[in-house]
Amino acid sequence: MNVIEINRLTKMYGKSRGITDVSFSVEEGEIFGFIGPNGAGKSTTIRLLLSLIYPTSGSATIFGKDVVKFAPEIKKEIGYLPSEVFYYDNMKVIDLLKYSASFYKKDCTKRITELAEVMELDLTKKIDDLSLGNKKKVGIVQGLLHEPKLIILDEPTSGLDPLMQQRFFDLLEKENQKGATILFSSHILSEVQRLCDRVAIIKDGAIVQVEKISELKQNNYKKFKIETVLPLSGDYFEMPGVNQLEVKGTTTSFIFRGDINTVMQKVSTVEIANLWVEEPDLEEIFMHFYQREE
Ligand SMILES: Nc1ncnc2c1ncn2[C@@H]1O[C@H](COP(=O)(O)OP(=O)(O)OP(=O)(O)O)[C@@H](O)[C@H]1O
Repeated sequence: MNVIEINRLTKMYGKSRGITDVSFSVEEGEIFGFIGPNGAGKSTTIRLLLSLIYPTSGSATIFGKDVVKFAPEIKKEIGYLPSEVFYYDNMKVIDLLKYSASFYKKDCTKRITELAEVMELDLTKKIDDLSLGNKKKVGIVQGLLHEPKLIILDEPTSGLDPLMQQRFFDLLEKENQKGATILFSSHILSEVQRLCDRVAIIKDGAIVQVEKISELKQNNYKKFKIETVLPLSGDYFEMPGVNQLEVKGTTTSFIFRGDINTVMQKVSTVEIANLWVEEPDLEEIFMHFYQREE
């Protein structure tokens, strides 16, 4: 079953583009990554899902229900962490969290204490006195305190130190094991590689690719670095499947996707000093998606 289904969602901010024709779905129980550079349209998509803004065209459903028509009902089952958190600074952390919990028909007191302990958040402090990272933790606890079936996180780790990021990821994995579906946006690719089952890649407001992390990595991408005895012309390895071609003196490097024999045939016609063929990391594979249309 799909927990989220997005169907040709478009959002224009006046004349400027938010997102265009975005479609993808997130299955129940998945940890789904939403990846793209700044301004690509991640927050816009997420805000549309939460009905904080409304689409210009297209539609989306969560738990099979239209996100605009059933917004209040759906929101009770969602934990949302916005990319930027704003609070009434004068409140104490515990008061804010109790206030948030009052919107749900369950006692969240124990859960708040547990989450605060894991995230090392001092509940007695005034929000005003918290650092940016600690404010982020308040948002995390706020998003998870009602044990939502769907967790939507917009750039959740910005501001958290590496130890807290780790704690937070462990927390998300636990929630996922208990049955929560998770959608989270990021421009940090290594996060996605570790945590997610599938990813959607967004660029300039449009989805470039939706793929399983395991398939992305097994997609026969190879990273070539070739050192030749004599310098090659800049376009010697320009051929279908070659990306990010770089020639520096006698060293040529590129990412290749396709039948490796075609590269090897070209390699065999020049005198080689050294050759490396490696698995590219996800960052390098994503660069390919980012650059494809340029
Ligand atoms: N309220 C707004 N008014 C006008 N344009 C907007 C508004 N919000 C977003 N945009 C534009 O929509 C596009 C997508 O922005 P969005 O914030 O969704 O991207 P993002 O992928 O979340 O990036 P970031 O990681 O920087 O938040 C950008 O070009 C942005 O300038």
